[in-house]
Amino acid sequence: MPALPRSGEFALIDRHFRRPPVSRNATVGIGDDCALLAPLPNEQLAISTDMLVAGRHFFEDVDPAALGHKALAVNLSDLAACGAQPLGATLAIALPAVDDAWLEAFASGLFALADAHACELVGGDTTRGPLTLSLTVFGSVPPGSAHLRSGASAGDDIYVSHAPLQGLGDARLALQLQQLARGETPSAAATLQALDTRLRHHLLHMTRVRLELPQPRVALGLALRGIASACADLSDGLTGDLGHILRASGLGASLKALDGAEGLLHACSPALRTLGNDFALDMALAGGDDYELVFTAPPARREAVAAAAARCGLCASRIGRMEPQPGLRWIDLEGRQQTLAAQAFDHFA
Ligand SMILES: Nc1ncnc2c1ncn2[C@@H]1O[C@H](COP(=O)(O)OP(=O)(O)O)[C@@H](O)[C@H]1O
Ligand SMILES: Cc1ncc(C[n+]2csc(CCOP(=O)(O)OP(=O)(O)O)c2C)c(N)n1
Ligand SMILES: [Mg+2]
Repeated sequence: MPALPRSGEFALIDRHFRRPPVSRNATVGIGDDCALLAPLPNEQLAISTDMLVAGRHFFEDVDPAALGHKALAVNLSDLAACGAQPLGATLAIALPAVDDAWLEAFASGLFALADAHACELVGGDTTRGPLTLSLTVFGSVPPGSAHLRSGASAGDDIYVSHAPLQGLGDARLALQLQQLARGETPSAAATLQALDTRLRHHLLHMTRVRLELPQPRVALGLALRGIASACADLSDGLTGDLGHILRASGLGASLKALDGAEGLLHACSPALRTLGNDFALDMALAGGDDYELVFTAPPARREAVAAAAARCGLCASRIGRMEPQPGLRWIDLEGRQQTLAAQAFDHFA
């Protein structure tokens, strides 16, 4: 008997999103009413959802392979923050029209990152509408091992992750350079407009991978199990995301610009620092789209933190300390103390 023909929507799913199983995590994947995931024995499921909307989270004309990567990366970044091992993901996608070349590139970027983390695409939903991607990721973590935002203690060190020669604020710089080139007026427009066009191009070249191809710090999240006392990923910007840890832990913190081996300037890239240390620190504090981990650990665990980061080929820059007094204090490059207001990305501010 000939197979029933597949209509547009289901043929699209078959063409671009249905693949042979790549792991044993899912016993039923794409094609049924529900996927069936097999959680690891005696572990808890870690679940997180992040949505990306065209024009709000990404430029509509961005490279579709990079978009596929980023849509999954920002979700895996939440599993990384919790210290969970990825198991699988679902993808809900609204498309204005069917563009097979675009979908093929999008799926290639998404599956390359999914395969790198053995995170199987087990289902989703497809509809016509303004370009929107909503992914849910499922991970596994032993009971009691997940890093929560509420676990920090006064006296704990505060760290941010980053790759060597990359850092916080790079993604924000890349975003603002592109906004400027598109005729928008981002917050740093005046500084950026004063730069030579070739320097602007060079800086965008150096930083746009941080905006478009963030690397979720899954391995570091796992390596920090039993070491970090609290952790969050950096999506909205350091002051805002660290603020979640302060609130949840009922504490305050002091951050330092630079003090020997300590300070946020250690987490700024050489590219960003060519624009001046004060500018770099502003970009790093308000950030956005960094997808690094901000975490706390007791001072007795400094060597363990450094070893965990080194095993992952990353740096963990120590940027400050948790304190009993509420609020976020900032010790600037001249050693002056200031109070920092959260200047994080907020969809409804
Ligand atoms: N529409 C919603 N319904 C229920 N919970 C939500 C909704 N939006 C966000 N949350 C929850 O609120 C918390 C904060 O969300 P969010 O800032 O998006 O987290 P993150 O920065 O880790 O992605 C999370 O626990 C998230 O699951
Ligand atoms: C075209 C475009 N405009 C603006 C931004 C900046 N931006 C958009 S959303 C966002 C914060 C992160 O998104 P959110 O939905 O808050 O992620 P969550 O905190 O839920 O993980 C930032 C910095 C961008 N990446 N692209
Ligand atoms: Mg979210």
